[in-house]
Amino acid sequence: MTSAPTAAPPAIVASALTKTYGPSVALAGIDFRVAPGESVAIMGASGSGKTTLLHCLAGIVAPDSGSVSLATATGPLEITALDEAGRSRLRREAFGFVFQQGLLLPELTAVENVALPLMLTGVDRRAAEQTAAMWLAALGLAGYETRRIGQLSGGQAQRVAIARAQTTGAAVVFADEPTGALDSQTSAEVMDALIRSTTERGRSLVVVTHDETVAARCSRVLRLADGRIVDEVSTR
Ligand SMILES: Nc1ncnc2c1ncn2[C@@H]1O[C@H](COP(=O)(O)OP(=O)(O)OP(=O)(O)O)[C@@H](O)[C@H]1O
Repeated sequence: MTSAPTAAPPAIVASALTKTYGPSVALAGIDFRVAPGESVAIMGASGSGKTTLLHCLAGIVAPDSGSVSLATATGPLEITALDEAGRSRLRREAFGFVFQQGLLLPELTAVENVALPLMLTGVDRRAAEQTAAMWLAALGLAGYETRRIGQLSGGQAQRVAIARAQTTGAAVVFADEPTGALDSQTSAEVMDALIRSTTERGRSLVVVTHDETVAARCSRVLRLADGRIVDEVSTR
């Protein structure tokens, strides 16, 4: 008798990542892993390689050498071995993204913005908007479904961006300065919403930030300098 397969926990493992841009060494050999349910902050001075690391982990940029693999229910999937079409599909289906300016579509309503990634994976509009409304409610935005993005505050718009990153059930959410445009009170609220909505479901969060108070809310903080990890602290 065969037992039912157990789903492998989603996690990313990166080994010996390097990336140069002409004379600039962005990544000089980085080993990184993120466990399910973990939130990791990546800090470091401007130019230390934070965004490049995030982009290599998420399959946006191909490293010059090294590997990145995503644990899936059917075993590890080597992201660095995929072609651009494969990486693009993985980004749509397995990853969620939150950027400093939410990159929401201003001509769409909140619920349409959040439903869009699901519709791109083939879910019909009605079902996608139902899921989107559920995520908006989970992020404290019930009643805001039909507002256009320009009719929301910065913090509300960022929560729409977080809802959008969650709808496809992303294994890993990547965030690059997600609170960079917000005041400190709103930043704390948005960060808590981002961490809670991601890690409560056993998903992983990787966030690039310059803000120590944002980083302190994560379960681990990495510091980069000149493309290397120079410090790593678990906060709990
Ligand atoms: N597309 C690119 N073309 C050329 N050089 C690049 C490119 N992207 C990054 N770099 C260089 O790689 C290095 C690391 O850049 P990266 O954006 O990863 O740093 P960062 O730590 O995220 O910086 P910041 O905090 O200023 O956003 C820098 O020297 C940068 O100039």
